[in-house]
Amino acid sequence: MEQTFIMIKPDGVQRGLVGEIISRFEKKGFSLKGLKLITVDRPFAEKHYADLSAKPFFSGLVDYIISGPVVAMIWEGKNVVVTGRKIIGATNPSESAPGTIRGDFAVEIGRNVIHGSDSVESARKEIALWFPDGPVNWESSLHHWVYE
Ligand SMILES: Nc1ncnc2c1ncn2[C@@H]1O[C@H](COP(=O)(O)OP(=O)(O)OP(=O)(O)O)[C@@H](O)[C@H]1O
Repeated sequence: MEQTFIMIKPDGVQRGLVGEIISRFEKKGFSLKGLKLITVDRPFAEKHYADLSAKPFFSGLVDYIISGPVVAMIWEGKNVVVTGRKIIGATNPSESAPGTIRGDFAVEIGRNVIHGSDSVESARKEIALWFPDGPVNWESSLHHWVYE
């Protein structure tokens, strides 16, 4: 089954949004396969955002990500990468629809609360980076009530 990497950024942790965000993914029917609260250092954050290293906001983005603990998660489910991005909402909160996490809880692009992998390939790379020991292997007993 498809997996994605979701990270609650330092502002999401500081603002007490961890439970709310986890709840939205759980209620949708996705399964939590990895979870840790972790503060990352600059080289690690630079590696995670390596694709954006040429962007003018890169160093500010890295400062933001290392400014406090983040909640790193693996979520699993059918189409979880694309659906996870829909649950999160557009990158710029001024364009994120109400009902999405960023639409409901964020105002500025540089404080947009949460990250989600943008493709199955990025998810694979990000899960390998953040969870070198891989996901936790379990299946929800609700599986048959979510999938036909
Ligand atoms: N113009 C900008 N100014 C400041 N920060 C930005 C800007 N554009 C993007 N960012 C930050 O960089 C992150 C990564 O940008 P990207 O274009 O990959 O968007 P995304 O894929 O929606 O976000 P994420 O990778 O965090 O899920 C954004 O979530 C945001 O925090």
